[in-house]
Formats: sequence, C-alpha cells, structure tokens
Amino acid sequence: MIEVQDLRKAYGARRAVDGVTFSVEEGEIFGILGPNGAGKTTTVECVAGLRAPDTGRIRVAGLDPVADHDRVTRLLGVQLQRSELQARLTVREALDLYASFYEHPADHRALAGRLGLDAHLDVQFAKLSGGQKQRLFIALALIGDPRAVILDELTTGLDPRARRDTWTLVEDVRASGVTVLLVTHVMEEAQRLCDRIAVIDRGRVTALDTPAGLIDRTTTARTISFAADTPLDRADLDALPGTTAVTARDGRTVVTGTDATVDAFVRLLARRAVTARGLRITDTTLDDAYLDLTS
Ligand SMILES: Nc1ncnc2c1ncn2[C@@H]1O[C@H](COP(=O)(O)OP(=O)(O)OP(=O)(O)O)[C@@H](O)[C@H]1O
Repeated sequence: MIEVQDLRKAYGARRAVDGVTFSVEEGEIFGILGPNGAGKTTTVECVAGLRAPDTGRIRVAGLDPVADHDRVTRLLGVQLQRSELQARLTVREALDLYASFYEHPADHRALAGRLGLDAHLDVQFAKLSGGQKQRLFIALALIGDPRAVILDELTTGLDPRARRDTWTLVEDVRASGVTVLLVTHVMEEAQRLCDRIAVIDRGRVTALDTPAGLIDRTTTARTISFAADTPLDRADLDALPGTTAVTARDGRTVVTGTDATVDAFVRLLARRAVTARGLRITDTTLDDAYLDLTS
C-alpha cells in the first residue's frame, strides 16, 4: 500500500531524513517509532505529499504523492501531529466541511457514532476535551473513506482511559479494512497495535521488525527479581549461564539474562532448597528494545 525507498530530505544543512526505506502492506498497522527529531514526521509528511522529498521514491497504492497529489489525497487520510480547527467550528460543521472536499465521502453520521462524537455534534471545537479533539481529527482523517490513514502521535496528551479508547478505535479502523501508518513514541502503543515497526533514529531506519522480533533482538531478554534476604550466594548468581548483570535495588536482587539464566536459576533454587521470596520473572519490554536500538 505504501512504499518508501531511500527517502532523503534536508532542511538547509540539517538532514532530517537520511535514506529511509520501508513498505506497508495492505491491511497492516505499521508503526514508525523513534526519539524526538528522528525524522518521523518529515517521513510521513513526504508520504502524504505535503513535502517533496529531495531524493528517493514514494508510492501510495502505486501513485506518486507529489505528482499525483489529488488522487493520493482521495485514498490517504491524514491526522497530523499538531492539528487545529477554528475555535467556533462545531463538530457537525467540521464533519460537513471536510466531507464536502470529497466526491464520495464516508457516511459522517455513522463515522461520528463510531468515534463516540454523536453526543458532541453541536459542541464548538474550542470546548472539546483533548480526547474528543483527537477523535474528531481521526474522524476527519477517515471522512474521505480512505484506503490508508496516517496517524501522527495520536494519543499524546491523552489520559490513560482516553488513550486506551483511542487504541481500540485504531483497531476498529484496521478491522474495517483501512491500512494504518502510525507514528508514535509510546512503546506500549506500538507494542499493542503494530504488526510491524520501523525504528527511526537520526533520519535512518535502525530496525524493522514485529514488536516481538524487536524485543528478541535485545541482549537482555529476561529479568529475575526477588527479595534481597533470600539466602543465595552472589557468586552462584554471577555463574548462571547468560547472566548479564546482578544488581541490588530497593531491597531486591535483580538478575538480568536470558531464558537459559531463568532455567538455571530455577534449578539453583531447587538444589539449595531455597524459596525465593517475592520472585518475579519478566520479559524485556519494547521500552528496553527501543533504548537498545536508538541513541
Ligand atoms: N520545517 C522545518 N524546518 C527546519 N527544520 C525542521 C523542520 N521540520 C523539522 N525540522 C528538523 O528536522 C528534524 C526531524 O524533525 P521531525 O519533525 O521530522 O522529527 P520527529 O521524529 O517527527 O520528531 P518529534 O518526535 O519530536 O515530532 C529535526 O531536527 C527538526 O528540528
């Protein structure tokens, strides 16, 4: 659905995007993850045809977003990072206005219902909560009945409940057959929603994989922690296969390692007939993988 090949874009001497390549399959939720200033927004603005690349090739459903801009806007919806509407425009007016831009708009009454906006149709933009504004921008991105949608930092500034509701919404959007290109720096969001993720750092793709694949690439895959007064020798812990660190913090001992470390640790407990108090074994999260993969 979306192909980006060796995309480069500089602002003066600043190389914002420096050779980015990825492709998004139809029906996929594809994440672009990376630190501030990594070049994520510039990349998706080029995909949307809002900026012209310096070099590189972009295709959206086979079309060039700059040369075929009109056709691309009809099949690609966009919710940008910092969106605003006039303060006094009501939700209904915004939906009507945006629907008027398209020959075959989505049924915006149904869309408002799906996005939980039908109780707010006569509310002015300035009086909407942050979550309601976000839902409205998602509605506006979907109003042209697009085949694909770009959502840039969709949940920034939302409270945890509004964030989770928005995630459910994105899953619904995908279930209705729309391909989603999602820009985020919320790891939990990427882990929950994305089929695949491109990690971008300093204008380049540093990794491209499924969330589980990214996690598997990190060296310390498992963390074992237990109360520090558990009678185990530090030397025994250091000697476990695959151990990368043994530390003490907040009254607990923390061993990082691999699956092999966990297996050997369990055998060590059995051998010593020790019960590890408050034992917890956790997987590496996408947060850890992200920190490993970005500078
Ligand atoms: N219009 C512009 N003019 C000049 N420099 C820009 C412009 N837009 C972005 N930049 C610079 O290009 C680099 C990449 O910015 P971009 O907004 O694409 O990154 P980002 O990954 O989306 O960052 P963030 O997560 O902070 O939104 C940054 O160094 C930024 O300061």
